[in-house]
Amino acid sequence: MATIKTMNNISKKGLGLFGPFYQVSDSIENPDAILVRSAQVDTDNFDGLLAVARAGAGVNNITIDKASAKGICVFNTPGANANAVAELVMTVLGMAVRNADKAAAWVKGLDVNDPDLAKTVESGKKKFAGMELAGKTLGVVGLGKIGVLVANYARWKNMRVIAYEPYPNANNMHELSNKVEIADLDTVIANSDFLTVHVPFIKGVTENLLNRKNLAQFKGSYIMNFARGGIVEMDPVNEMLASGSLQGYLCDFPTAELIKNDKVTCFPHLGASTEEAEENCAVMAVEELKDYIEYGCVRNSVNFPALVDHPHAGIKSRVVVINQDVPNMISEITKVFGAEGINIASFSNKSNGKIGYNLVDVESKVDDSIVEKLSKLDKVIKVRVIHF
Ligand SMILES: NC(=O)c1ccc[n+]([C@@H]2O[C@H](COP(=O)([O-])OP(=O)(O)OC[C@H]3O[C@@H](n4cnc5c(N)ncnc54)[C@H](O)[C@@H]3O)[C@@H](O)[C@H]2O)c1
Ligand SMILES: O=C(O)[C@H](O)COP(=O)(O)O
Repeated sequence: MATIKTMNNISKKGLGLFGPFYQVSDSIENPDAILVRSAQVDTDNFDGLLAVARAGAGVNNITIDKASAKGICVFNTPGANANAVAELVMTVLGMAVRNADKAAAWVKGLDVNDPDLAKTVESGKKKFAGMELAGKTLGVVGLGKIGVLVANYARWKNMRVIAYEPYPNANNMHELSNKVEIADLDTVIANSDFLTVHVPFIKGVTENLLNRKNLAQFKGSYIMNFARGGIVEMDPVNEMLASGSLQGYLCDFPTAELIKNDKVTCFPHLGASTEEAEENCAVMAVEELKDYIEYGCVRNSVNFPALVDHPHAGIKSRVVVINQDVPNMISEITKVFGAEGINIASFSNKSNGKIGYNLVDVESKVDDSIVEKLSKLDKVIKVRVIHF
């Protein structure tokens, strides 16, 4: 029986994939794994934790470094909620440039008993005249799963799109419209009518990626942040809004100050909250956790190297060894098996510069004492045996 602690509401479609071998509850104290959305997870608070799956993209709510130090694998679900965010970004931008929310609110406030209602409506509409997206330039910062979709949707609306991406991923680039122009960050900022940011929040790295210095070059009308609050420095944005050089700030991360500002439209961290995205994320996260717990396979981890290698039919034990990524570990690990007279049927290893990950398959039931012997090796972080 494996235990899974849920720390947010997770779609039933995903939870339903855990079979009878799993106990799933939000009240388990020391679970084998955690399934979470945006709740804070300090992995040091859980003894014996094997893994954390983030049903979503951003993992800044999880203590990744602490997890790595203890051999805890952290997963996310790349792309599973990207369309939800991209559609919201384009919807919100479309509403902003047409003053659609303000205009609709004005109509709702009209006196329905006004005998000249139709006239009032017609004469009032000029207050809400807007502009079109077609022909304008959208700057996209970050061409990951969401940034690529936003860029493509903007192209379909006949916008010019310029984008910045320092670490282009081949799969993402293949999805990108070939009409999207790639440029450095300053060029993107300086040439955009609207700017949208889609990078992860990484303290000291993407923190204030849009800041006083580079935003000084922005001549456009709207900045959108549906990524994370800390990515955009707020003091210059507030000053630009106050001076009128910026028409609006559209974001998914409200603060007291933002809510009070009439030129800011805030949403309640709504980007991924569609039935489809919640299901996609939960299904992917549960599949990742099950494959890890049952077979030690790693896909979509943010701190472990990918290694998907299911055991063949004759395998009775799989020993999972997690070590710091230093030279000579494979030889040290295999020596322990040799000294115990255990024949290794298959050995898979992957490393990512920080973590070395090994799956050692044996055609007999190994004694759990191998765990103790392997754990004593210098630089080994965690060992477990999966019996079949
Ligand atoms: N509002 C919401 O509900 C919501 C939903 C999903 C994701 N998000 C946020 O959006 C972010 C992006 O999501 P995604 O699915 O596109 O992730 P992703 O990993 O597919 O894309 C992120 C992109 O940012 C790039 N990047 C990394 N460091 C960078 C840097 N220093 N400068 C510029 N680009 C950098 C990466 O190379 C990658 O291409 C998430 O990390 C999360 O914080 C918010
Ligand atoms: O990073 C993400 O995936 C989003 O911020 C979504 O967060 P949520 O799952 O709490 O809605």
